[in-house]
Amino acid sequence: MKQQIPGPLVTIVLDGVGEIDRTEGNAVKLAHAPLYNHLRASSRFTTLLAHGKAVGLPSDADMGNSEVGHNALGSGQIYDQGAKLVNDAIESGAMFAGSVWRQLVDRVLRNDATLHFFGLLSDGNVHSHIDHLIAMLRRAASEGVTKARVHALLDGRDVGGTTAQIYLKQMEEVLAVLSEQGRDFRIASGGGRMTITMDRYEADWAMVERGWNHHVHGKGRTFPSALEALETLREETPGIIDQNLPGFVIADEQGPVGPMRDGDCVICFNFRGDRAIEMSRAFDEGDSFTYFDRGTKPDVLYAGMMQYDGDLPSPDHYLVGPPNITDTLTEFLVPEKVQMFAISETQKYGHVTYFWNGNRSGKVDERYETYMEIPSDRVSFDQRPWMKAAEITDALISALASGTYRYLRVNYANGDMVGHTGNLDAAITAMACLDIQLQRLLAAIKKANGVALITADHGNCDEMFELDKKTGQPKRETDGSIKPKTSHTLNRVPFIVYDPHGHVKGGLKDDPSFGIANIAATTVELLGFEAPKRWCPSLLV
Ligand SMILES: O=C(O)[C@@H](CO)OP(=O)(O)O
Ligand SMILES: [Mn+2]
Ligand SMILES: [Mn+2]
Repeated sequence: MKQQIPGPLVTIVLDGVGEIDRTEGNAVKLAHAPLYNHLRASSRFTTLLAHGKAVGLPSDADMGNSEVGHNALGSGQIYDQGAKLVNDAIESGAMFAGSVWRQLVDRVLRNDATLHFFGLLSDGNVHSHIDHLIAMLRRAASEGVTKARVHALLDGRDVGGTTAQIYLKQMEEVLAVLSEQGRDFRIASGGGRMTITMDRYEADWAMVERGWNHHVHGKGRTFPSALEALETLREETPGIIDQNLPGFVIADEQGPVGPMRDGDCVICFNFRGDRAIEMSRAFDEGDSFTYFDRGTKPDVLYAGMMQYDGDLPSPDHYLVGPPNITDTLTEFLVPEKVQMFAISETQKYGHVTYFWNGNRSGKVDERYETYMEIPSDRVSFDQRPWMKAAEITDALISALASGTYRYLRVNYANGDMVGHTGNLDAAITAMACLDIQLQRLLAAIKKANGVALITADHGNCDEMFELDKKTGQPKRETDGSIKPKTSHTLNRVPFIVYDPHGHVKGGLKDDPSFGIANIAATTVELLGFEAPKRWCPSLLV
């Protein structure tokens, strides 16, 4: 129902805070969070889908993630996303018929050179899928490529915390088969995704530099094989989860097996953009690149699985076209001259700007948009579970007090970033910290005569234990301790309307098929507009 609230409207995204009845291992329920519990008990509380097909992923077995979640939140629509687009391009053969694939393979054949692949080696399907890599390796072999190298980033964040051996073994088997008939396909380097290569939003370029030295120059601690590297590195740091493992280089008697050379080609097989952009820039950019010293940069042709940033644009070459997200919430509100404010800390800043606006890094219109980034700490977030929630709240309170903005949006990273560490105690603290900041923020919204919509982009800290699918009980390590879960969840997410002055008319529709893509229409209705027909319908009765 179209209605116009008199004060500001604030969308609060509690990143990684899902909803499930189970209390065990659920930081949301275990935390001292009196305000959040009070809000959940209100009549304008419901839960929404935030995973699988409801956010454009191939199947309902796919957990949600920030990219697809914020795309859905910010566009009010469901688009086929990277994972689905790549599956389709491989299945239909369109990827291999495309000009970029041809250029890459032809160049390798012409130069008698090596085809390199780097990316996240798992079936997490958030940034990548190992099946995509395997399909490309097989195709390259069938087209005559004789030398390929895989630079394998270990996951432990979108899949079980210590599962790297599963994917490494699978990869070694595939490479061994492909290496028959005179081919030479091998793993050349690797490391934990939170240690090398996969930084995002320029939070820590040193990660990318470490990745560059391992993958490109073959510089790093050497091991005879990736599985031996994994075993040794785990022994050296008991309890370490895969995402935090240091980098490694594979070497034989002649030295590192896969430094990149002039004439080679390189494919990043991640489909998701945020953590692929910095490395893409390191490959593509000329002397203007100043983030770290790349040493002698080999003359390689580089391609991404997808275009990771449509505005830079980056990379120059990519295999699959991006989803073309149009008619976003911001594009709708700009012509209506609605002043907007968007804020988060570095780790989620691009989520609430770039992903929110349909993968656009520039503003739609400077005159109506203010963005604010609070620099994130550079630590493992179980060491600082409060993160920058207080500083973000300070800035939001000022923005509300200024009276300038009619629509504000914020992402609090705590539930997700602390959830990914697998540390339940820290996640409980994260939720308690969030509750205190929500108390401050909602008081300011009340003072400004406003309304808040509180939601999440997907679950994470709502399930901090790995559960046995059959018994539903927590899985145990060999020493009897509970196995921590570091990945997102498949759970629904909260949707709460905070309306202290009773401005909002009507209740919430009760439709279990509604997801987070239904929030945009709700937002514009509360701002006094009719939502575009192509958006998912509003949640207001
Ligand atoms: O950290 C990340 O890159 C992903 C998990 O792979 O999390 P999110 O989607 O919440 O950003
Ligand atoms: Mn998220
Ligand atoms: Mn996450």
